Amino acid sequence: MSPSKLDSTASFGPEEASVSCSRSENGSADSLSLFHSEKAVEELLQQTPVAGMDEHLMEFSEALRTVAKALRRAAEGKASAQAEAAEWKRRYELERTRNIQMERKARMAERLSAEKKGGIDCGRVKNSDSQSMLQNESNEHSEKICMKNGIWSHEVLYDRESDSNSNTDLNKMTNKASFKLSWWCNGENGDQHKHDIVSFEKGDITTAERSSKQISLKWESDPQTVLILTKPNSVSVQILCIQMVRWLKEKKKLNVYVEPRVRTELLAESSNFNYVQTWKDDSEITHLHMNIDLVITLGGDGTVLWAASMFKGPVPPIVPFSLGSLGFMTPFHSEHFKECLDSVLRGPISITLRHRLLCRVVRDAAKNEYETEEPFLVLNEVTIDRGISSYLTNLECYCDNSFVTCVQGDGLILSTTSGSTAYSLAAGGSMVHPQVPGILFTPICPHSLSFRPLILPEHVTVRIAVPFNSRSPAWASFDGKDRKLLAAGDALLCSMAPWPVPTACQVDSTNDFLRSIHDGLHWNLRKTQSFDGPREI
Ligand SMILES: NC(=O)c1ccc[n+]([C@@H]2O[C@H](COP(=O)([O-])OP(=O)(O)OC[C@H]3O[C@@H](n4cnc5c(N)ncnc54)[C@H](O)[C@@H]3O)[C@@H](O)[C@H]2O)c1
Ligand SMILES: Nc1ncnc2c1ncn2[C@@H]1O[C@H](COP(=O)(O)OP(=O)(O)OP(=O)(O)O)[C@@H](O)[C@H]1O
Repeated sequence: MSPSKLDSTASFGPEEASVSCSRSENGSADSLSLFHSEKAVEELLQQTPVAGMDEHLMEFSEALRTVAKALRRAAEGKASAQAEAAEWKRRYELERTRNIQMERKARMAERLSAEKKGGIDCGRVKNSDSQSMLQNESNEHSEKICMKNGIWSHEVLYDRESDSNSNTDLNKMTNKASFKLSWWCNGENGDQHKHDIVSFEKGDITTAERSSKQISLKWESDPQTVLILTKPNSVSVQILCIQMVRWLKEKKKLNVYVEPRVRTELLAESSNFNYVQTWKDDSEITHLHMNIDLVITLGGDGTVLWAASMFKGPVPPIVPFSLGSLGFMTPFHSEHFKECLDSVLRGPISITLRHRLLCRVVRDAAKNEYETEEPFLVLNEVTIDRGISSYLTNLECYCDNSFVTCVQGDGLILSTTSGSTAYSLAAGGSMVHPQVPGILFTPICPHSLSFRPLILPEHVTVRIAVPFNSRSPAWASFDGKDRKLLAAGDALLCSMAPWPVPTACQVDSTNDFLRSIHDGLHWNLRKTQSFDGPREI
């Protein structure tokens, strides 16, 4: 190779050449780009024949080595600074949440004692002031008891006082039914929430009760408001919806909410349906969880995903009726809807708390990791793929700042355990019981023989970054929707969300899960071997 050849970019892809150029232009090198610059220098050195080179070439090669070293140090420095900043940010957010909660408690206690002095009726009350009063009282009560008994529906996740000022019609609706969650003990409906208890007595470490037991939901006051969500463009769904709305209103005396589209369909059927309520604009959807006691879905798994996506915070219990082709998350049969709903409204019911993932896109242009766009909550998975590009995706994956691997293939799926039977399964991931907390890390068509899927613990934050030397951008999609372009330098952060999706079970979590993989996938279906034939003596 002649010295002049060394200056050319012939041994590099065009993108690498352009990346180095843009980096020197903006002068602000990211740790990943630095890493790749170093890699590029190393590659260049390796490709340069040493024999027969003149002195200048040797000097040049030495200079490149020095540059490579400097780049590596800069990359390491930046990575550790980022990790430190992330840790401080996490501590700050924890502290802030704690302060908000303390303030809220103090305010509630004050208000409650003032109201108690005035003598209040603790029954089910109609106006919004009294409603929050009732909720506050239950909150105080629940805070005392939830330590012992489990999760309570009255956990207030943000300041309702300020919220009620901005709220619209939805606040004037009826109250939300109160319920209690408890963990089954020895197959019985127990009254105690058993945490993992780690004991360190006398140097011996033991764990006692496991927390992941079947969860049971018991209403403490009758549910009054039901939201029905339906799969669009299905005649069978429309017919069932009409029957269900009538039955819920006439026989159960419940308030019924539907989406604006469905209300129009119902009114086209009969003007008698004008009691059915809806919302006027999407901003009202953010307050739905405060008023809806129960969500009913009529459709397939996609309708359950749709229902979950409507609740960006806490989600009311969902009763999913199966009107799709598979139905991994839809255990209820529409033919028996009256019996099913009777038993759900009466309670107690077994529920599956389905974990969700909180996903945030961080742009290269952002000043820090926390300057993000609107986050997405997914019940199944977030997929990062190559979109319409015919190039391999190149994705750098980190788990809590530890480098995991580089995905070179069609893409990567970060899935919940509920989503383990969906796209992740098709890409070779394991099927996991939905109550197992964890994040599935499943590559899509990796161009390597040894890339097996992983399951990561629930507490980690996964970061998927598109490196600067990637030949094409990547695309992120959330439960198969809302595609977002990830350009070179952009990243996706993914961690467990604090708001799970409670779905009612036909029998219990395990029975429903096993039934769904047997019925839906014909899992391990094989004719039993006949008794007659050769035997071991
Ligand atoms: N190759 C694949 O298997 C593939 C490809 C793209 C998307 N998907 C899945 O489709 C989901 C979106 O579903 P949709 O209904 O809006 O789109 P859709 O109407 O295209 O349905 C996709 C299929 O996935 C099934 N599905 C959805 N969630 C499931 C789950 N948790 N367990 C088992 N099966 C499940 C649905 O029942 C449906 O049959 C995505 O979240 C993704 O998991 C799968
Ligand atoms: N209320 C809704 N509004 C808008 N879109 C919806 C609604 N409910 C469901 N969808 C969308 O309709 C699509 C199909 O829904 P769903 O999966 O429930 O039915 P299906 O495809 O017939 O069932 P299966 O997936 O079991 O074959 C999904 O992509 C889902 O996001």
